[in-house]
Amino acid sequence: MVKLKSDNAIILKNVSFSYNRGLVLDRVNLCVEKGDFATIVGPNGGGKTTLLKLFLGLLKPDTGTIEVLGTSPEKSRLRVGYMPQHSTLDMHFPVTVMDVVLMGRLGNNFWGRYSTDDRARAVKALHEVNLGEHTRHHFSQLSGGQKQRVLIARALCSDPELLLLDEPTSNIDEESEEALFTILTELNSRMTILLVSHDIGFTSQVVKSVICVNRKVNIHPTTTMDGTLIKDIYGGDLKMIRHDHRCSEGGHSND
Ligand SMILES: Nc1ncnc2c1ncn2[C@@H]1O[C@H](COP(=O)(O)OP(=O)(O)OP(=O)(O)O)[C@@H](O)[C@H]1O
Repeated sequence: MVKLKSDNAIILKNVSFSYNRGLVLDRVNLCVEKGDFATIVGPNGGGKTTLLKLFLGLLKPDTGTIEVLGTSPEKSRLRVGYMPQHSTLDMHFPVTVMDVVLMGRLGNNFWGRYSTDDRARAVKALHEVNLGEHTRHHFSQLSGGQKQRVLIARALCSDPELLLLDEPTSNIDEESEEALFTILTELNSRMTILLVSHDIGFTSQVVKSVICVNRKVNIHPTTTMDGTLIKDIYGGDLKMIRHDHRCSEGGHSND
């Protein structure tokens, strides 16, 4: 019998994780469909970054299984683009935009030297984030929004099927955020995107699903506006998203 290819980018089955003391993620089951554009939301310390690191294979679950792009997180790593929350890059270090983006090719680069193909991919990635004119500029001279886009280009450089972004909208103004989401919406036509965000407001505009993380994990389609979900996650009233009837069937509990 022919084995059908999975339509899921990520599958977690009964995954629990703790650093040392106390569970951070508790028996998580999650399916993210290929082609989804999902935001990961939840309170501080709820486990969002931990979840991304599990997808990347940087952390291993205590129990349960994780499948990313049909295989283990370790095997899929080169097919996943990642922009970490706090870049380890010293923002004042004298590197050019091109140098930063080329770092995204390091995993593909056995000999430690960049090839013509690496450079062509870096230029293409910079064009995709509308920074094609800035290849020779110093990274430290760019605006906050431009720096975020360079870091996204670095994640795009390996031509990923799955793009994971940890708070790409932190420290950027509203205009830069809008530009960023226009770019991400375009990229979503060819890759699955998961993005950690504290800004719930934009999610109903461009995002297809919301993954709520607070020790437990629930995924919801975004449709119209309602406060219940946000109260559930944050315990307070913020800007809202509403989930459709699929959610009320499944419920949204943290028990
Ligand atoms: N390396 C680590 N060692 C020990 N505990 C950690 C480590 N990293 C995170 N934690 C703890 O695990 C919990 C979840 O952290 P995580 O960074 O995943 O949360 P988060 O939802 O991304 O938070 P934030 O919104 O503040 O970025 C927190 O209580 C945090 O203190």
